[in-house]
Amino acid sequence: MSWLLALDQGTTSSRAMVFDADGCVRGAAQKDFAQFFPHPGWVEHDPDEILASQLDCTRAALVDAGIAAADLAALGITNQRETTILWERSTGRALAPAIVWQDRRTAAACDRLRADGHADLIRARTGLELDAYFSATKLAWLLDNVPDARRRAEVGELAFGTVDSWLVWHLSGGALHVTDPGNAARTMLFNIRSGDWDDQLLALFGIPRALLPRIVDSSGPCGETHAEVLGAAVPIAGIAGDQQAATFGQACFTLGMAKNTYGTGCFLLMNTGDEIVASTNRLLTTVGWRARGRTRYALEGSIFMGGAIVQWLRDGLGLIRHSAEIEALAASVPDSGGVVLVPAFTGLGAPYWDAYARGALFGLTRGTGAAHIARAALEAIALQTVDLVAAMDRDGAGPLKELRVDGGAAANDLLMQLQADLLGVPVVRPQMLETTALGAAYLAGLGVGVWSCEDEVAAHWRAERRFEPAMDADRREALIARWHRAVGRSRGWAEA
Ligand SMILES: Nc1ncnc2c1ncn2[C@@H]1O[C@H](COP(=O)(O)OP(=O)(O)O)[C@@H](O)[C@H]1O
Ligand SMILES: O=P(O)(O)OC[C@H](O)CO
Repeated sequence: MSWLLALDQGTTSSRAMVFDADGCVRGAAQKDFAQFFPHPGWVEHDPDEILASQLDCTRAALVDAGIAAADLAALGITNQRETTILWERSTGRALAPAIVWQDRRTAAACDRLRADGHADLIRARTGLELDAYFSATKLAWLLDNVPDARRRAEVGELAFGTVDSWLVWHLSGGALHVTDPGNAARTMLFNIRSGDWDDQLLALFGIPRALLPRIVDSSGPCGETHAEVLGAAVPIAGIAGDQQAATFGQACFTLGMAKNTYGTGCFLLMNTGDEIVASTNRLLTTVGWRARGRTRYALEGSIFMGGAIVQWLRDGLGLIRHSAEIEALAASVPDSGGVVLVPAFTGLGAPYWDAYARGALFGLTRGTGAAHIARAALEAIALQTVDLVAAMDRDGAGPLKELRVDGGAAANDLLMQLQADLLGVPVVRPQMLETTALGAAYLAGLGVGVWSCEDEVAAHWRAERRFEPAMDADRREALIARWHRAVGRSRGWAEA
């Protein structure tokens, strides 16, 4: 029997899953970890806690599967992307908290770069919008604010990595400092055309090359774990950012196939094959994965607040006790009663890229109740996704035939029906919702020959439920127009 282990290091929890050669889960474990919000707009994680929680649940998943590390054919790593960690090579010690992808502390630095006319060069080389979301300005901030960091970086004493690099470094006992092109493509330091770090961008952001990891294929062995970490040396054969891994796990292998993951944020990726599609509608052009030296690209729409809106209703407002309760509450009313929630809590991502937009509730009346707000929250998740698909259409990447969905909030039937209704496109939910971990396992398994080709893993994919659009076009258009009016009014709110 061939066993594969996936390490899935997400924004709010670390998970690990053991898969068999049929792509079925044979063991799993999960551990939440702390979120730190030290200032408005800042979001941090403790790199040691990321590592410890990931190692704890990795060991627990092996126990759950009843196997030992020595039984594994390989492991794959998938991770929250962009989150930036700086550590000391000699000790492996992180020098500062991880700056999380949601953190907006470098919004003003991005404004300065934009005012100096660098946005077009950055978009042309990286496929990204100049925004605090990506790693480059976060890393520059660390070099400017951690004592002595810049000098030490220049003489090669320090290492930078996104979470994949941090985990591989520690899994390998400090032997490997690597990342894959998909993760590298989210740093804003990687040239998606040359497939390498870009010297002009490194100079622009003031990043010494000595800090950077080596870029390896997303699929294929790049080294192995140190025997003491998991109890045996295990080939590390898959590395991918979580959204890229979910695209792979959803078997979106052919041109035009797309998935949307409804986790903390929502991330819609469409496979554009071998082609780099430059968006003119403020989507991101990104690397999907690289296998045997061949790169697949994707168009991505990134939304910062997806399931996190539901968390806010639960933890911030106390309207529900568990995330799943939002469905019954929202279903208790036929519509939102005119309420629109714009979830710009950390600014707006694609296609608006407005770091200064802030959350807003419009249309409140004396008749507004918790259920209307709950329904408006679900509509907001779906309407943000509508904006992404519309931008993809305008980029000529569509039309979307169906949308494959996954992530925690994709379990919500009402949300999925609203999504199909508001898109006017069928939404298809697979039986296996843990597509991120599955994608990491697929990349690793293909890398060591457990599977021979993408078609073989695509054959595992099974639909659980298909949501057909049922809303009439007039109503859909009216809801979308109302949403756009509300978004317009939330923009620029926090402008300094
Ligand atoms: N039934 C549900 N309806 C709506 N949102 C949900 C539901 N269940 C979970 N969520 C939301 O999904 C998110 C968790 O999804 P998950 O894929 O685990 O996220 P991540 O990988 O970003 O940590 C949380 O924000 C949670 O509020
Ligand atoms: O941890 P998730 O699933 O919310 O994903 C985070 C993304 O990778 C951020 O770009």
